Amino acid sequence: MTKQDNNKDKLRVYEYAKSLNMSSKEIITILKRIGIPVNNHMSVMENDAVDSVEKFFKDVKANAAAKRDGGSGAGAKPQDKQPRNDNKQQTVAVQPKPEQRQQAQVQAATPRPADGSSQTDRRPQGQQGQGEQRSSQGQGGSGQQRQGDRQGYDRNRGQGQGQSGQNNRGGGYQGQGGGQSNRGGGYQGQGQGDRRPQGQGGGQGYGGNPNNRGGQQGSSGGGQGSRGPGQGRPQGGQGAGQGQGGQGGGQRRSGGFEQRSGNNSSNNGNRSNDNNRFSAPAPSRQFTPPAIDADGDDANKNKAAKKPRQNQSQKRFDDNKPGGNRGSQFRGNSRNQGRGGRNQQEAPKPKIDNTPKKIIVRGTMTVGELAKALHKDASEVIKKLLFLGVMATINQELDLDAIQLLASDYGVEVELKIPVEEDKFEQFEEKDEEEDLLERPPVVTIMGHVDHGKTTLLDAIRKTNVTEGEAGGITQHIGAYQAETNGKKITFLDTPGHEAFTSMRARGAQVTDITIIVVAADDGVMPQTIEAIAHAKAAKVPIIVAVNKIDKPEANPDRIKQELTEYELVPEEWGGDTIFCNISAKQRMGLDNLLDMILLVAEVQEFKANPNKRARGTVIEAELDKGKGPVARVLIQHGTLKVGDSFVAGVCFGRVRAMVNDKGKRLKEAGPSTPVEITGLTEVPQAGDPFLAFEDERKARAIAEKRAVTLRQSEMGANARVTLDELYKQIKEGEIKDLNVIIKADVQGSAEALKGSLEKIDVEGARVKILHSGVGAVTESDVILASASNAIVIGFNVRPEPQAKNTADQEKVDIRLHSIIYKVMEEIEQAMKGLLDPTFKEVVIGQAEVRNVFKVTKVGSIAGCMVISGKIARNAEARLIRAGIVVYEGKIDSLKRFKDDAKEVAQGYECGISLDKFNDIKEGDIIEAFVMETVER
Ligand SMILES: Nc1nc2c(ncn2[C@@H]2O[C@H](COP(=O)(O)OP(=O)(O)OP(=O)(O)O)[C@@H](O)[C@H]2O)c(=O)[nH]1
Repeated sequence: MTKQDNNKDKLRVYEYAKSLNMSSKEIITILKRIGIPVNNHMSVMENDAVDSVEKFFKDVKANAAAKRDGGSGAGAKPQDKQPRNDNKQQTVAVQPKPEQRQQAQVQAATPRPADGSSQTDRRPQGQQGQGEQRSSQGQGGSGQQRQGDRQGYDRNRGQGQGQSGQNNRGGGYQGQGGGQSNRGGGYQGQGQGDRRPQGQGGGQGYGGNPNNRGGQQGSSGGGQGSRGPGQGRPQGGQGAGQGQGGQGGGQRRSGGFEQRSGNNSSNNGNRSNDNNRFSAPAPSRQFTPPAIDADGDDANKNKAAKKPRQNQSQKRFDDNKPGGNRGSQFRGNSRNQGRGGRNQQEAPKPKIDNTPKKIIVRGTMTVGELAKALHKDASEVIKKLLFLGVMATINQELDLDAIQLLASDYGVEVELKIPVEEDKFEQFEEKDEEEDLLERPPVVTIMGHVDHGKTTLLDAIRKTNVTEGEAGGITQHIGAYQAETNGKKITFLDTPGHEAFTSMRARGAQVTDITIIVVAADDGVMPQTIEAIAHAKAAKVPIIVAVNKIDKPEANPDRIKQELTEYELVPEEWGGDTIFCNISAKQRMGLDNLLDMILLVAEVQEFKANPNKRARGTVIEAELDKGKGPVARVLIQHGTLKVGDSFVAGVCFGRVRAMVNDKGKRLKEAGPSTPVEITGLTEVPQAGDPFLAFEDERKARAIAEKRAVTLRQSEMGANARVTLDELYKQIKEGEIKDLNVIIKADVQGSAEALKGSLEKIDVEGARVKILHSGVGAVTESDVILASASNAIVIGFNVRPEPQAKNTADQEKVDIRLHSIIYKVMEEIEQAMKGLLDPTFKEVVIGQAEVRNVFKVTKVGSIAGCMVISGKIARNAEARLIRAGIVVYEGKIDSLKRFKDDAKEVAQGYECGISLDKFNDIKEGDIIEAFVMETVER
């Protein structure tokens, strides 16, 4: 410190303070504390005052060191102390100026009582100097150095420091720091780091890396560095930096020295004190970082010396942490590590590549999500995107292409698992593995003409086969019930008539496996019988005919069989494949046989379902119960529904609160083909609504809401049903190829005549399919059938019933009313034409005569032509005619007017034509251009 004096005759407090990067007030406080009288910042500091202050710093530092040593003992290590020549050299190199040294020393000493760190920091120079000299300093020095290094690194980074270069630099810094730190130990290190805005600051932060470095290169430095931090500075980071510095050790000096020299370091030190300041990368005061590299050599030397330091430094750094900590501390700097570490010493820690081999993508992802999936920093991904020309933020959504591109860039495979749109769940059904499918009870619907005995039959089966197995069981109406025969269950939909059947089908729900058509043997085939057959056929459901009331004397089953042959229901004994069962619902005769036949058909059809998945089904009925609230009777068709399951039914959602079966028994779960009544809905769904269980109620609600929106939109939207007006368009769009027709006429004769005529309409590629023809007004049932089957209704001399009209409006079913057969034919025929695939005809648009032929390399033959008729168009097809013979037919490759491409060239103009893959063009040839035009039939 006397050196200071050398500089000036009189050293004033403020100057001294400044040299230490401290405030005058601080120095005054210290002076007062150690009993040296002082007035103000202008007071002169005698040598002994300076010595006293220095001593004070030393004491403080010594205390601090003692504490540390207590923990790590590093600093104390003689080895460390050996700082040796190397250190010295380094330091020396660094501190060319005596002043600096002084400063350094001061710094070293400084370890401000209060914050050792700050003090240290401040005394950059002093430290350095000390560092060099003192063995212990070695440690500290290293610490500092590291910082320096780091800073260097940082800068380097910014600057693009070479690793080696960095090291070197680091070294340089270290060198400086080294000196300092040794003394200051932790402080200095810190100080430097902090203060040095750039070099140091950065250095420190990074120093963290040191793990590697620390260990390696600069272990010594690292050690020191550690201390630096150890001193309590937040700057721990700096310490880290030092660690690196350590590596650079040798280098540092050189580098450090050169550029930074003690001064720098001091500066740094000063700054370093306040890590905070870091932010403001101090003008780096002189930190010309890079230069340092060169010094690498020195650094090496230092290294040796440093080793010991490392220990110390580490200890310090970590304070409580074991050597490993350093790493951690440094870590912060880790980035640097890579750099610092590389230093010669230890091989840089191999970077653990935890990039996944494959990621599963279920849709678009944000940059952040993708980065996470790839185990990368979002910033890295953003950077990559930048290189791809995309400015993205972490929350930016990436489409699948972008995701795949980025993933492939990382060599990561992308597995797409795009979930189907869950809100349209009725359109998608999970595919089950064959082995997961188990036999399930068939679901049977009973249909027939009024009073033919449907209800009686259902009741008979229920009473006979339901309560039988459930003695005392209370049966209740839940829209369906299960009967048991031969140990096998059969589910009957007991909704009378075919309303449920058809309305469900109109909603896209196919709940029925088998249809039983009841025909009273004493009455015969009646309109609704025929209608029922039409429905069943449209739904492609197997039919079993139950000839009922055979107990009646006037019953004539054979007549029924006979009549039904007209509807393609031919009994097996007559060579057909329709099962006929003679029964008496009232007398309960033939019921077992009927059930057996149902099971037989079921066996043939192999009705199966996977019970081990979430429940999926259809609402059979629903109502608002005064006591229970909304109640839905649901037929579970797949999976198993459990109490507590959340679900969506149509546009409603809920959570199964309670579940009862048709016997009134509470169930905890219900498997395939089981009808259940559930409570827990928020609203009342509609019959035919699809039902699906979801993992949670929140999701169910979201899906239901989405479905409600979609439903509203579709109601407002275009008509999806087939109409004659739209037929052509729909056909063109490939939506239909058959025109389904339902005929209702005033008399059977008209209906038959119309049916026969329509079926004879012969339009290529399309046909009329009569789904049902009957006599009477157009009923709601007709409309529903039309709706379910995407058919049109033709009314001949009849009108629709009011309800039918309403339903038709609602369901957007096209009803055509006529009174003249040929008008019907004409209308249908015209519409049918739209069903045909368009035909084309060739239209010649022009001819050109070849006047010259030019051979162009790599292009081929170009015909210099004169358009002699019409025009030649670039996108037309062409044929080459030679002496009346077509020698080529293909496309025009190019069409030019002079040197410019032409879209078309008209008659009387010259042009150049080349033909696609054809070069054998000769003068006198005729090139004929033609196009294919669509022709309406
Ligand atoms: N003799 C006799 N009468 C029967 C038989 N089955 C039903 N009936 C009677 O036929 C009448 C009509 O029977 P339902 O079961 O109501 O007929 P449905 O087809 O359900 O009638 P709708 O519900 O009006 O469509 C009732 O009086 C029954 O008692 C049977 O096998 N033999």
